[in-house]
Amino acid sequence: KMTFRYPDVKRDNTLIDNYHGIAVADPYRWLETPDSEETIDFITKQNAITSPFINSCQYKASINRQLTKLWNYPKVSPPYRHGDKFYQFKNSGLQNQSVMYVFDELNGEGRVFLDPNTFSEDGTVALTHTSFTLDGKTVAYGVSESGSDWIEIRFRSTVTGVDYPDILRKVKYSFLSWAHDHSSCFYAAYLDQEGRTDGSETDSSTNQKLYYHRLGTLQSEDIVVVEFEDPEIRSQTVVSDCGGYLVLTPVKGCKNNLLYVCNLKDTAITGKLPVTRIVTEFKSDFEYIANNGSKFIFMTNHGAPNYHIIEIDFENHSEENWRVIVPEHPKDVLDWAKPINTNFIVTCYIRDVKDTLSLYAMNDGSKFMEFKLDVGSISGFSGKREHTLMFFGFTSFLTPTVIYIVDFTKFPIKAVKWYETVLPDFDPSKFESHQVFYNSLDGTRIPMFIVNKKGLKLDGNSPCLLYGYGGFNVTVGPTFSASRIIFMDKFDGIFAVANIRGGGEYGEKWHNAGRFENKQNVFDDFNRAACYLIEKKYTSSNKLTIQGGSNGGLLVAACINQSPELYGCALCLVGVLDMLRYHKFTIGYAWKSDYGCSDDPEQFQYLHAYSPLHNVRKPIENAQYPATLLLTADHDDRVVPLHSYKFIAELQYKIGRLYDQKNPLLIRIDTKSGHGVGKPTCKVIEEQTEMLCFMQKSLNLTYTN
Ligand SMILES: O=C(NCC(=O)N1CCC[C@H]1C(=O)O)OCc1ccccc1
Repeated sequence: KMTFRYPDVKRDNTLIDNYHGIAVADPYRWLETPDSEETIDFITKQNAITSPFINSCQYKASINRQLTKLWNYPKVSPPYRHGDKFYQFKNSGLQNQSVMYVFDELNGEGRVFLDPNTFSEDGTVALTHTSFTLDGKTVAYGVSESGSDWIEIRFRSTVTGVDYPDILRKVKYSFLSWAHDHSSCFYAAYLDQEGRTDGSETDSSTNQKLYYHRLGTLQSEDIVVVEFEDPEIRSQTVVSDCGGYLVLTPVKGCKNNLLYVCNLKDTAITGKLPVTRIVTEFKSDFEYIANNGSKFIFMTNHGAPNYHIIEIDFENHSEENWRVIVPEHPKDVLDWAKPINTNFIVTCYIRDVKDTLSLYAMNDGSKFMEFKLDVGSISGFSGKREHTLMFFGFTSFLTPTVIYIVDFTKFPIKAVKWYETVLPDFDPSKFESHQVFYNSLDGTRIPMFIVNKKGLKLDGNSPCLLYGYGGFNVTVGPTFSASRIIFMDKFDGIFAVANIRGGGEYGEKWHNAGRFENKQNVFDDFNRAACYLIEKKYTSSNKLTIQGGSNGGLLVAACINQSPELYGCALCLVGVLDMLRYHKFTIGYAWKSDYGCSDDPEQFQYLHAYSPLHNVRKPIENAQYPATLLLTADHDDRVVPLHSYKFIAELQYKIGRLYDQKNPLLIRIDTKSGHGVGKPTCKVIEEQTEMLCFMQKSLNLTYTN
């Protein structure tokens, strides 16, 4: 295999930090300055060795053509009703951004309402949020550039299709909620943040404030209605369905929130809002579902790690008066719950990583029915409390989205197929998927989905792509992916998803088992998934690729540090890789709720023990690191690219020059691109193509077109 001449990268051995008496070097600290000459030079030199390697894949053009062809199928959202019209997001197949259509009748001819593809030539400006007034006459929409989390909010009349002059800037990590006067709204922003706010900056965004905006006025006239002493608290606000209350669920990290409420009925908004504090400690999650007057219904894990539905009467809100409506299920996890058809609650429960959809009576929590679904995930929902129609999307490994409609005016109540995605060149009957359970290091049973072409020979010779995430209460359910189909179809590959701890698959206990000092469980679970696939002869180490993004990038990087010889290839996307400094940039401080923080002596100990940047070590004799590709982008302000810059520099320095290291250690740095949200189709296809090429080249995979 080709050995690499990696770029000479400055290593500043004078930079030593002191963490609670322990000296820790940080030789690539200078890479934390995104727009310095030397960082820009670093980026250029790294891309200059990565591109030729990827382009040397002889099948690149064919892979790109096959992937583009398979990708080119119509993608649609469920229809959403606002006022007397329906709206639907559609992508004809290869459009860079989905287009928002409006329909006067549900099955009538739609027309373009808002086409984000007109916002830029290269498709890098995305529509990331929409929020309609109750009467449906105005929509607020959020626009993001180059994949940044920063959004600009604009307003469009659904009557004329023309924008209002209002623009709200410096909005991030926000939810826009309309008052029921259809002309004023609440949103959160960082108006005091200095310097660049285009997503290429790394500054920490703190002191988010809640503002009140009246349509037709300037943002400079907006009123600060709520702010917090603690700079790390974000607002998270919703106006109740009845319009009478503002429900605030302030959040500090990515877990647990407070619960405040403000009575809007007889409140003239001229300044800070008088809020009633219902929950004043960060101990549980609360999510608003509905209310009947002062009786509010929430989904919460308060006293229920698998979540349940409770009622709190705001007129009598002390905890002993809280009432359970839908009790916690002993095994299944309540993922979300919404009001529908006035007196029903529709729920999505996760049962062994498969979604189920049910209806409960709002008044007494009795279960009314469960919809019959295949193995898969609910991938979208549309319907409001006062509606008698609801829609939901369903998807699985071998099923691109199917949309179902439920009409509550017809009996018996059932889900009817309303739209089915048809792929011209894809025959799902050629493939199969199944779920296995394997033992992790400590004996915990871990679920894993395995998907492959039928007729697979279990001789250990199949290439395998193993995916994981493992954090933040996120459940990785079955979803459809064109690039994974290409991998299975054209490379005879096996695709596997390990539902490792830290996720939400089995509720709060599963999440807690992968947090703080338990984080090593996550890496062990993933390592054991790889061992299972090898022991059962699905694959072998030199045919095995592990892939993960963001927190999943941390997973991949920690695993190649801990067991480099177990994997043949590693794809680490937008990874969190410097665990001692992650909290200093953009929204990183919010992740302390999963990781802890190096400012704390005990938490420093376990963070330092697995932090990818700080644990790159020479493998055992004759062993080497897998072929490793880090991927990041210059406008990723969720996980700033400096993580990947520093880690690849450390890998190339410590490992890249070892005699036994024949596998490449590379990084792909994209421009006008971010963490993933809003990425244009052309960039997504290019990135997926290049990852498949990296795997093919690194593992010398057979490709049959
Ligand atoms: O930071 C997160 N979420 C956690 C997150 O994005 N993480 C957590 C670790 C790295 C990265 C990831 O895994 O995607 O969300 C911030 C946010 C965005 C939009 C609206 C409200 C709040």
